[in-house]
Amino acid sequence: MATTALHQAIGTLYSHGCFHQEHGTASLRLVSNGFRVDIRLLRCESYQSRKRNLVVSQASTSQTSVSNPVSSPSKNATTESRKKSNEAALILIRHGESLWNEKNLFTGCVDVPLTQKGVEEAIEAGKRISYIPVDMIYTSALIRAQMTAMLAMTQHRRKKVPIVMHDESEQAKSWSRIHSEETKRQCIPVVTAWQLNERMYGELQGLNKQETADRYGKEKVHEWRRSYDIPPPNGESLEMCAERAVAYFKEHIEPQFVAGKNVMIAAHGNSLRSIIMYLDKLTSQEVISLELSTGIPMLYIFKEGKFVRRGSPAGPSEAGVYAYTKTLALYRQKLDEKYQ
Ligand SMILES: O=C(O)[C@@H](CO)OP(=O)(O)O
Repeated sequence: MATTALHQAIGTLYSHGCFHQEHGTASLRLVSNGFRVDIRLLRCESYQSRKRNLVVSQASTSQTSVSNPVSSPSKNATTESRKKSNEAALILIRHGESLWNEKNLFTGCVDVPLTQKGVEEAIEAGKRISYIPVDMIYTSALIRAQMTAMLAMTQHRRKKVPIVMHDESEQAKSWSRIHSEETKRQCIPVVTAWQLNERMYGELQGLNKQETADRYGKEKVHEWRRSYDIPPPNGESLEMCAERAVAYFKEHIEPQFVAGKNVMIAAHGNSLRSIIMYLDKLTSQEVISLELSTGIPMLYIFKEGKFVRRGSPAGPSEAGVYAYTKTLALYRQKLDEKYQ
């Protein structure tokens, strides 16, 4: 059975043209009879020599359960158009303003909620992406990212219900089971992952940014905040943050695009900077000047094994010509017809 699944997977990768890419990553996950089959083309030197990594491993229960409550999207028009175009959307949102952003404090992994302004930013972000399909949501384990994802989804035209997955124990999983297939189809699974958390800011957490600059010097603090490989005292550098955030993205999120799913990630300034660095192939010099505003959604399209940045949907009521592919325009039209 695993061999059949493996052959199907290879066939799908070939049909997506994934073995012919010079850059980028292609991966596919199939779950069959308790086996998880991961087929991955690595984005590295060996990629150019067409090195293929095949991993067949026993499925972990948490992996398989993530997709369990996902609606079978084959019933809606989006999937029909997706099948034709083989494209999927990726929305990245940095959380709205938090109470410590407002106070100008280093936050890192301290779990601080949104301010009223942050709540409004998240709702505004939701308006901007209200016509972009979302089948899966990933957030960090921190409340500011989770609030942002949930508030944004209150604005979505499709009106599916985001449901937080609880895979922390068999009991949590069983107690949160949904017993109606139709209801499951109207839900969007929300997966929370600590790997998407903000970089851990070490001994700077809770300190005022201006006072820290006054004490250690502006340049030193800028180096701690924006350099790629210099960590703040006892904290994570961007490079260290990327090791867990990008690894999580490659292992858990990328396979969703290959399966045709549209994904939203609500996370943080630095975990998203590291993911954008990977998606846009930025150098460690280029990433220094990458700044992300709170609550502004960014859109990528995954097509033929590559991520293409489409900018940010322009405004709450405008599609923004650059942001909409034909498939997205069709999705918007269907939503308008259905929910007018
Ligand atoms: O304090 C933090 O956790 C981050 C994000 O707010 O700050 P910085 O912009 O300095 O990386």
